[in-house]
Amino acid sequence: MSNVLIIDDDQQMCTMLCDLVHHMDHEAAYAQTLAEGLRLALSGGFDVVFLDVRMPDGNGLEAMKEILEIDFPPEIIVMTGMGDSDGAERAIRNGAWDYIQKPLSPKKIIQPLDRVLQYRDNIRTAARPARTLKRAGIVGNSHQVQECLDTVAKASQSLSNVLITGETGTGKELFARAIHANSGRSRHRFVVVDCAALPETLVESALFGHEKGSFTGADKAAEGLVGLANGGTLFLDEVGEMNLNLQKAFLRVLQERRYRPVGSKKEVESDFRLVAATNRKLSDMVRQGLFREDLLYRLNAVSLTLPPLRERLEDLPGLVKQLSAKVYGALGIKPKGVSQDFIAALGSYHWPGNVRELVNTLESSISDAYYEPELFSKHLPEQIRITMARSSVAETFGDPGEEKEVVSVAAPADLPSEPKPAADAEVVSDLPLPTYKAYRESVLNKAEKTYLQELMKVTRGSIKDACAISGLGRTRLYTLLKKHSVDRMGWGVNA
Ligand SMILES: Nc1ncnc2c1ncn2[C@@H]1O[C@H](COP(=O)(O)OP(=O)(O)OP(=O)(O)O)[C@@H](O)[C@H]1O
Repeated sequence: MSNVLIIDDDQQMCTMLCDLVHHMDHEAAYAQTLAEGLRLALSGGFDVVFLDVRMPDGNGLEAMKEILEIDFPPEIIVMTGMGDSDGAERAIRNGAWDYIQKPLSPKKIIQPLDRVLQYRDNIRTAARPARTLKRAGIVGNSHQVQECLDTVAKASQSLSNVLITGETGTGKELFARAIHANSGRSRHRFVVVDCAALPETLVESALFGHEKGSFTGADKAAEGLVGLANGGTLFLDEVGEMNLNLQKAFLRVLQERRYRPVGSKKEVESDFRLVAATNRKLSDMVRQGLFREDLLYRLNAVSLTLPPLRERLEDLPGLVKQLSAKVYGALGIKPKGVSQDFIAALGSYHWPGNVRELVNTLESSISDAYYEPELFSKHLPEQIRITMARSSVAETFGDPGEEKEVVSVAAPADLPSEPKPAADAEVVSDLPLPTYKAYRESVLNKAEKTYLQELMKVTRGSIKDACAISGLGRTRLYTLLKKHSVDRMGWGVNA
């Protein structure tokens, strides 16, 4: 996969070229001013730049020298006006790979792009030293995870905006952190903006900061999240929850990397790298008029789609091993064995809440097996066991002609797979009683989750009704739903 930058002031041209590049399975970003195009190109990581000659803020040919001076510069394909033979000659003299004459057609673009990318592939494999990627806590060796890690490696070497999509709990924030940790910005901040939890009345001040006295309660000036991300990475989580006004304001910040704090007369700059994440289908939201198409194009220069856990069950043993080690550490207890029965049961569940649900499941199973040396399927939370039982009954009595894919999942090699012959009484006396805090937390967690599931069932996922019944504020409710992987979409609500 390669990265292509389009510098052209014509919005339609940019989206047409981006679509074409995406269609060829490469990533594309665009800029509509020369200044922004230069900034992106100089940040590195692009293989090809399509450069228009006539830009509103200068002549494209004059920017070529600067672009070609960076380490491992991209190849430049100049787009000249009809019959501009001087422009074509200057382009080649200045070091362009090729030039194409407008008006453009897909054929005119695909051929030179294919050739230049083939050339780049050759020199990349010959010249680039392999880099070791910091996994930053990402567990999994399935080919799906490997492909995602390849994209992380690529994205961390460029400044392009990245859009991470995937179901809830698939690790979007974890992968965003990995991009930051592997980038040249890792010594600066990674700032998280949870767009679902931004309080509507204070959204501008939270993002852009404010001057002293700019509103009641602003007794001192404060920097916003965008300013805090200067030099680092800004992570827009749940970007699909941004309202249209905020989308408009944010688009401008993305284009100019400048913004005005509330109550201030001056604009300030912030040089941040943007990573956004969502579990919603933004292209559908664009069609429904709920998300700006131009913002989607900006966000989606590099796209990373995380696979649901049910599609990479071979990662389960590794995940169980690493995630449960954290639980044992937090509880201060000895690691337990993991039976084949436990792993096989995990493998037969569909994991709507993905890895977050697995983390919660392990915490709950370990608490349940507190005095026992090994985890079995009977230690799984009741809700999961009921779902598994229902689906196995449905399979038994379902369509006999329907073939079901059988997934077998092996237990981790270094975890004992057979129960140890130990008398229960001996085991009980060996293990310490949990601390009051740990015990209380595990009970409270279970109670909170049950309540939220009931709440979503009763209100059919309506946040408004759920707030009215529970007395919780929207922000708190969203935070709790996320914490317990309770998906409001599962209860009949419209997306
Ligand atoms: N591949 C993985 N390896 C290890 N832990 C993971 C992996 N994927 C997710 N996790 C863990 O699962 C939990 C949820 O991850 P994260 O918050 O990144 O998901 P998300 O996709 O951003 O969720 P949401 O859409 O609900 O915000 C975290 O505890 C994270 O550490």
